[in-house]
Amino acid sequence: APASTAATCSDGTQVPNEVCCNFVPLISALQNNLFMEDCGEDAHEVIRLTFHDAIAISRSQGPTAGGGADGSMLIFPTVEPSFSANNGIGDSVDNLIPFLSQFPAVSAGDLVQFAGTVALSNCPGAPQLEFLAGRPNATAPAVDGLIPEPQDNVTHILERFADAGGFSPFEVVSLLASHSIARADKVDETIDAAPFDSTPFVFDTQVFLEVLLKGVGFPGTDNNTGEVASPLPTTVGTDTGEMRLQSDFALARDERTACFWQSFVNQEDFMASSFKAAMSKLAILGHNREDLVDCSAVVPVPKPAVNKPASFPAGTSPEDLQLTCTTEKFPTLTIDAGAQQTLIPHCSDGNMTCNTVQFNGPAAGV
Ligand code: HEM
Ligand SMILES: [Ca+2]
Ligand SMILES: [Ca+2]
Ligand SMILES: [Mn+2]
Repeated sequence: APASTAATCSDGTQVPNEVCCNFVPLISALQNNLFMEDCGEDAHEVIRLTFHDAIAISRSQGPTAGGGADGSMLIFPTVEPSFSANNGIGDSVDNLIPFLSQFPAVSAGDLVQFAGTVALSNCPGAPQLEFLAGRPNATAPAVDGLIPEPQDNVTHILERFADAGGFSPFEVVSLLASHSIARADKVDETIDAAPFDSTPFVFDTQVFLEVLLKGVGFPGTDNNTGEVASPLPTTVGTDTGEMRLQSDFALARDERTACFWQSFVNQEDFMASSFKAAMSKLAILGHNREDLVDCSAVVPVPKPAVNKPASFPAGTSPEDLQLTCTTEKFPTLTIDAGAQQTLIPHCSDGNMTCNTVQFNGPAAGV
């Protein structure tokens, strides 16, 4: 790493290296112009981008296949965003590109991963992620075929994560805590922002519980590629019902991953710390830790957890559980009041239309 020159940034943050201070004004720029301090659509999309930028690297195919967390999406915005597995990623690419010229000292790879840490800090219950700075800019886009897809089987998914960065099955499941703050726009093109759990604005363990429940229907059209029935499909207006990815369904039930999946239910601290550890690996794929500077001190402290225990959504019960992990006891949880599904709000403030941002850019419509 560069010679250590401890410094105090303009806002008083003490950092091990003065390069970390470049990220301090970036926080308010991102919060005021893009995220609006919300764990909403724009935050979610950037968190997905941290994954899609980083995972595009391959031990078996070698360095020409992709550079991992190198900002290749932003530097070649018409190449990778056009791959079908990246459908929808262009929104976050176009939203981050303006910050590259505003912050010329920040590389594209650093921008993607740092913006992800800021986005995540808006989600109650999320961990304060590690952030290491100093990723060189991408020199080429990644090849197609490196992004996991919801129709992939568990063997394929586990092999892809192992080939990208030596991730274990436990780490793969840990990373899927991200689907607690996630919604799909492209799996079913007829509906907008179909959430993967009933609390898409809170980083909690509901996704690990709800994916284990028996599916009863689809929020929009049936049986899209990579989609299976969900337990909470009811949609009214812009309040889109829950969508279930086939990959989440399969990972929750496969003998290699089911016990890891189940172990996160109602274990918020364990889930958050496991996610943080796996994200530390994901965020530096393609780089050596020793070549980077630890700027974790500038990562915003996340909004505090809601501290609501996991619970069965109204209309569901323990009888709906589809458990395949036989070595762990399932926790006893309460059932939310009501005979029928409660609608999942479209915006974090409960409104029908949300305060989101979309900058125009080269990745739109590729
Ligand atoms: C087995 C691996 C994975 C598969 C197959 C997968 C698949 C998907 C799909 C199909 C969507 C919906 C995209 C759309 O239609 O708009 C999605 C959304 C999302 N994914 Fe994943 N994903 C995986 C792992 C991850 C990981 C490791 C992360 C982050 C660390 C992540 C973060 C997200 C986020 C935040 C969204 C929501 C984006 C939004 O709300 O706009 N995913 N994922
Ligand atoms: Ca990349
Ligand atoms: Ca959630
Ligand atoms: Mn989205």
